[in-house]
Amino acid sequence: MTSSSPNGAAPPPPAASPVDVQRQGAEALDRLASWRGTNAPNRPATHKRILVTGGAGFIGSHLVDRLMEEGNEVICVDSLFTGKKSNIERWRSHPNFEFFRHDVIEPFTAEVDQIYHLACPASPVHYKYNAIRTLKTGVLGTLNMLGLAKRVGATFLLASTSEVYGDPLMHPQVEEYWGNVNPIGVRSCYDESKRVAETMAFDYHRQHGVDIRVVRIFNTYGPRMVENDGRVVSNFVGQALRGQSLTVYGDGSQTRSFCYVADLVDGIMRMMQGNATGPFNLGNPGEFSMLELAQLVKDQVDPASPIKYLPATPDDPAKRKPDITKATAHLGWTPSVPLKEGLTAMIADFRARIGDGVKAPPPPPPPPSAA
Ligand SMILES: O=c1ccn([C@@H]2O[C@H](COP(=O)(O)OP(=O)(O)O[C@H]3OC[C@@H](O)[C@H](O)[C@H]3O)[C@@H](O)[C@H]2O)c(=O)[nH]1
Repeated sequence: MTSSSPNGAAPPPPAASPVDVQRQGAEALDRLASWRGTNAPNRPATHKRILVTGGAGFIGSHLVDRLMEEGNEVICVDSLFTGKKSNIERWRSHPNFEFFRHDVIEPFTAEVDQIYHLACPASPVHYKYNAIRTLKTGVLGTLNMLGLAKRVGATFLLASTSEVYGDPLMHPQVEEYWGNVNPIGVRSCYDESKRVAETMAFDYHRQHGVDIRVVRIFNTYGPRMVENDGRVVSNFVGQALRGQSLTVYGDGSQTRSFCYVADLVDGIMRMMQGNATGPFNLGNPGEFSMLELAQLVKDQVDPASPIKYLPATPDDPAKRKPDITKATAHLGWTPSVPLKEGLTAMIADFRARIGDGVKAPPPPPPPPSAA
């Protein structure tokens, strides 16, 4: 005989015991685990659903191009603080592509297989402009994306930076070097938040088994850099084309290693496809002083461009050069584009966008006199 409630309705099901709840949770997790890495029936097994944060930015948009060309489904998330819609314009109406104007400081959810987490202003001028926001992007943005990776079982790649080494006391920099960062300096909003981002990635890996990849990106240049983003290569090229003086901060003896964007994107994708967590340095080991770089730009644009010396910026690293032994050994990656050649491509792109020898527009004619 079945019992009924006082009003005749069917009785509520018996409350699940804590043991049942635990078992149901475990079963749900098992089901989730069995879905991970599998594809919807209508999607070719080789194609993936991929989230790219910062996908409308300089490096992000080149990565989106490669992922789309391979036939993947790409979700591009970008706040457009430094990214540009024009960088992803060619994919806007493609059925495999979706764009969301969204700041990763706020949570974002999507069922994806892979997350390339690139979102963050990268030019020192941009990241210092709103230091608190840079910190939130590096910390909260990465936390949100790691949470998503954990929930949906996605592989998570963090775009970290050579700036985690600060003003390095070891040269060239190997991944085991812990760095020399001023924790209270004007650059630390970027350096320290990327260091915390690495910490969080490894803690999510250790504690929750999230499949992570961490790359430390050294100075990168190429087409689509914002012409006035304040970074040295874009500044020099833009200045030379406009017939302005090339601004050298300090005495110009500080060094950097410049990697062409196509090489870098190739390294990032190899990292995702491989199975090493890293961190691995990705950069071109060729090392140049800023005066040498200025000369290379002058040689290709205008040998008569003058140089203007300006004060050095605080905490500016004196030298930087990646040791890429690990990336080469584990990913079979070495950059192939020499600086001179990469500059030629970048100069052509800047020329197409800003013209050549563009001078300040002439002042407007005086208003007609009332007389
Ligand atoms: O007009 C300029 C701009 C910059 N510089 C100098 O050129 C050097 C490189 O400066 P950039 O601003 O291009 O880049 P930084 O190396 O300081 O930082 C970069 O490091 C690696 C990446 O993660 C980031 O994109 C960025 O933070 C610095 O010594 C800077 O003082 C100039 O001499 N003139």
